[in-house]
Amino acid sequence: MTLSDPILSPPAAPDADPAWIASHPRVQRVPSKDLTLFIQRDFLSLDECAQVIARIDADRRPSTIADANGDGYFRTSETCDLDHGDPFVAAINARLDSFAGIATQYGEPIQGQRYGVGQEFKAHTDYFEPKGADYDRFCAVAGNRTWTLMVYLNEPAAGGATRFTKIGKTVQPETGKLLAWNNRITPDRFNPASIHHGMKVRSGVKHVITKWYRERPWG
Ligand SMILES: O=C(O)CCC(=O)C(=O)O
Ligand SMILES: [Fe+2]
Repeated sequence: MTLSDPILSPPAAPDADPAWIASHPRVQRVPSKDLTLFIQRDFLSLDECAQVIARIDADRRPSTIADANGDGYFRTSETCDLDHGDPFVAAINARLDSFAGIATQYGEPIQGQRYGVGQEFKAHTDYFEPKGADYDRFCAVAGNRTWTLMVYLNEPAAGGATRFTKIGKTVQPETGKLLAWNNRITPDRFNPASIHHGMKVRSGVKHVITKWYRERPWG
């Protein structure tokens, strides 16, 4: 960047523009014709990750899933809703919004997840099945989930990768690394190729944050 470069202000649109995301420094697009998936290392610093982990560990509860499928071991992690009244959390939220170029009101509050040894989130999509039993309960107001942003806050000693099963891509947890993907193909078609599996942690502990955007304002 030079002094004559224009300072771009982030878009604040209802949906992300992949060209905006691709324009960020150090962003890599995963080659796939079926899924728009980006990776950026060091989105958060080591110190920021440690501060988020402390907040997750102070306030976690067993994770749940929508459209319960009878498998009590489908998602065995713990979850925490981060407090957006906390200026540190609000600042990270604003950085996620600018990365995506999506207006703040379309975002759900950031969630934290913690996986101990043996814990996982089996293969799922982040969007809700439009014909699923729980669709209205989760989507009546804000609509379905559009984009997912996720940041690894640490590196478990073994296991804990995120595997995109349909496109055959496995992403290894690295402290501060961000993933961003589009859960839709077009505004009215969700993308089954976004299916992914938060694989079992084999040794150590894994923390991530997840940020989901909706079709309509969340609040
Ligand atoms: O932990 C992971 O690797 C994936 C998490 C995830 O898919 C989710 O929280 O929806
Ligand atoms: Fe997910």
